[in-house]
Amino acid sequence: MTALSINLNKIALIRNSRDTEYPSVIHHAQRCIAAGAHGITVHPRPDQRHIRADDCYDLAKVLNVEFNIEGNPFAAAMKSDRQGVSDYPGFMEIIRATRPAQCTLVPDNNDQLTSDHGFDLTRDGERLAPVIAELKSLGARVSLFMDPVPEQIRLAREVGADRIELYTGPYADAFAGARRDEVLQQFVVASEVAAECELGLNAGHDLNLHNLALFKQRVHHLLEVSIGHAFTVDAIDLGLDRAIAAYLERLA
Ligand SMILES: CC(=O)[C@@H](O)[C@H](O)COP(=O)(O)O
Ligand SMILES: NCC(=O)COP(=O)(O)O
Repeated sequence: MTALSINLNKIALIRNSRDTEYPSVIHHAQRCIAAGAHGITVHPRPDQRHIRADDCYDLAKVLNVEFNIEGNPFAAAMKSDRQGVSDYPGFMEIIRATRPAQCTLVPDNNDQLTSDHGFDLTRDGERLAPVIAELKSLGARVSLFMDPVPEQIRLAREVGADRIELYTGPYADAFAGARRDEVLQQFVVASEVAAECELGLNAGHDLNLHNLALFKQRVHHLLEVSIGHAFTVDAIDLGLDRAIAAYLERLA
């Protein structure tokens, strides 16, 4: 079975567009779980443009499903620019306080619009290894956000990762074009390399109701997908329950 983890970043983005608590991240987490989601994912970025540290603390108190927190482990503390909003304490501080089931480490810098590449472990592997060890000592399963590059995936095992999350942006970009099968094959090969290295396999970024079924059909050993951006719009179009059901149907 491939688990569906719903990313709530965009619920928080809508909330932050006004000084209110509506929509509630907690309420939508509970609604997604009640509708059948297997997990909840959030990505607290240092500028807290959407998910804030306080959201992570609140979710950790109430979730009864897998909680996956994504972020750059080297992201330092940052002062909040909003009155009444706590400062961003640093990614590792959030993890120490919340102890999530899974941490997905992502090499984003603070001014990126969104996540758009995986780790270069030839450069970052040495300094990631002790971070991974600490996260595992906190009880977290550690996943590394990776491009579908075999030699990079082999290094993920060496630095102690439990899983990798394949960055599926390039697949989503190619999906409607002539290069779809060529790009998809890169992910098929990457999934086999991950299996050879005894790395669990997650995937995410720009997956949606159009491109998910083919990815699931062709990329084996897929343990989890995390989906937020497209899901949020689908929930508006279809209703939250029907949107969750539609994603689960494509993962069956
Ligand atoms: C790591 C990844 O691909 C996404 O989970 C990321 O959380 C998207 O971030 P935004 O929602 O800020 O675009
Ligand atoms: N790790 C991917 C994720 O959590 C959500 O990505 P997206 O569906 O918002 O692009």
